[in-house]
Amino acid sequence: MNIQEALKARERAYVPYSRFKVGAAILLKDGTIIHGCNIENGSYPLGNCAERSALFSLISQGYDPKDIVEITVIGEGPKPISPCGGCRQVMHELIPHTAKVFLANLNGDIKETTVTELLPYGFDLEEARK
Ligand SMILES: O=c1ccn([C@H]2C[C@H](O)[C@@H](CO)O2)c(=O)[nH]1
Ligand SMILES: [Zn+2]
Repeated sequence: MNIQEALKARERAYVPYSRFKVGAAILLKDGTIIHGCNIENGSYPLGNCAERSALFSLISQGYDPKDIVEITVIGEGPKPISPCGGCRQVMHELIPHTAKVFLANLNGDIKETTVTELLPYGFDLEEARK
């Protein structure tokens, strides 16, 4: 897992409304790390979570999401951060189901999971069209 990299991303969070900073770090097969932070907006629904920022950045930079080995997400709280439903769906589509997902808080609590565990029965357009 990449706690230090996720913490680095967390420091970049733009959260003037919630003041709740979240960071994500994605590790690729070749060792590349892609960072993501939550970015809020005065038009509240337009804010973006850290996980989605990282995934959208990865694709925007020309990397292949199939090369994702693991993702680490960190936020404050008494338990490891729990990704929102929207991010679970996006992670389900883009992150290989064999990849490791590490959820963490600032106290050193870490939960290891997978995208299918986070979103059982997630929507898959290709599957739906079969
Ligand atoms: O896994 C999570 C959970 C919450 N948030 C963000 C959304 C919002 O900006 C703030 C909570 O209000 O944290 C994330 O980025 N990732
Ligand atoms: Zn989210």
